[in-house]
Amino acid sequence: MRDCFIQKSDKKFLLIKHAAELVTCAGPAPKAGAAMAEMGIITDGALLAQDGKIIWVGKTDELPEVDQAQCEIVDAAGRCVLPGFVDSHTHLVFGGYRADEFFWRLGGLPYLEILERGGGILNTVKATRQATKEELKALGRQRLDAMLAMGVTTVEGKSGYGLDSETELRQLAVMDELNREHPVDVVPTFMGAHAIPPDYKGRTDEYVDFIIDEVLPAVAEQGVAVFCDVFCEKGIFSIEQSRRILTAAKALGLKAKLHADEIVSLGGAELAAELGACSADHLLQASDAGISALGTSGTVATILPMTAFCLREPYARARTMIDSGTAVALATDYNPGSCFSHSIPLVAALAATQLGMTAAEIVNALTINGAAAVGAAHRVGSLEVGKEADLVLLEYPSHQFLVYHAGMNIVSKVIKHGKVVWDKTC
Ligand SMILES: N=CN[C@@H](CCC(=O)O)C(=O)O
Ligand SMILES: [Fe+3]
Ligand SMILES: [Zn+2]
Repeated sequence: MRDCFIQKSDKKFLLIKHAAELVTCAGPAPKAGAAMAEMGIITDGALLAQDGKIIWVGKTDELPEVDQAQCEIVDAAGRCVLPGFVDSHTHLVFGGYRADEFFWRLGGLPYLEILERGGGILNTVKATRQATKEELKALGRQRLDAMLAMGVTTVEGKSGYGLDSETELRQLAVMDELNREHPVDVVPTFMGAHAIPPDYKGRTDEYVDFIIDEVLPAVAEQGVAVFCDVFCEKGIFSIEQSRRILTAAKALGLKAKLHADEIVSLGGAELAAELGACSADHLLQASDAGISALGTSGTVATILPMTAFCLREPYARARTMIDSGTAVALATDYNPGSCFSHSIPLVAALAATQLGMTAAEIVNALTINGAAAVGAAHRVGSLEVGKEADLVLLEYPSHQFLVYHAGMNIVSKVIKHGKVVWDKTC
């Protein structure tokens, strides 16, 4: 690990003061519709944390008395302070790369056709099955380091590049260990239903039975996943197959997520709402009925604009979603196929220029609503008393720079659980 990641302070308190803007994102979570415009900005803001938890937030000149000798003091003058980013949709543990495929797609070959021909996700499955746990873990650690440097303090990660018990459990075990060892919190999702493995080709129902009867119970017994996700898509898993898997997962205590209406409008958004899923993700082709179902059910709509950008597909209708009262989260979808990028700055820039989201909506979508999408909004995602002191300092005085400084990483410091874990000047 580079020096920048090493925590040197052993102080009991963290004291941030004189933040040009302290953006709290406080309030009930997730923020839906018009509430996404509210960021709770405190100018000349300050924050006090004790043993990693926030104990006070307010104006610098109203700071309570505290023994400064016991504080790690961060002067945030000229800086914007935000909650740590929550990247609520990634596939970060995988072996191999698929650079060729990116260029085939630019040449006109569709994403689903590459998969149908045995490439795409199935290529990553081959490489991931061959990788040892140590190899996967080393790759995962490097990726988490790079995410942390962009201000990510909590990340969701999916299995789904094993499609057999052994490799799926290996991916989840890697995430579990990384979660314990790395400053970034990793929320693990079981996604055995990501594609149909070659030995089950043409027998999707039997593969669904295998997931339900053999893999899911092992995942639940080992306690290595919080969520279960399914790639509900034409030619992959149907609505009915997705419903069966997620219903079985919920019965075993896992929470539901769904890759919904990414390439074809199948009714995935409606299914996510019906199942009370924590989030429905992608949604490029979500119907009007699907969007209104999400608004009613309180399911977070997780939008992944870099995937649309890389696949050259039309963007999800985030504006319609927010205007009709839905809670929208933004995430990277970091994976080796459809979106090989963990760039929070590019997500923010695309959200503003292509999705028509305001800077305030983008900030909430990357923090408190991302936290809600991974079932962690009671712990992270906003700067409120009782929550983890997970925060990001920008090099600039306003949250607007996150969008305006297009595609640039302007994070100057990252604080996790009250400790500085990354500093650009190191
Ligand atoms: N769409 C399905 N799953 C991933 C892509 C995985 C891959 O291509 O390796 C996604 O979210 O975009
Ligand atoms: Fe994805
Ligand atoms: Zn995904």
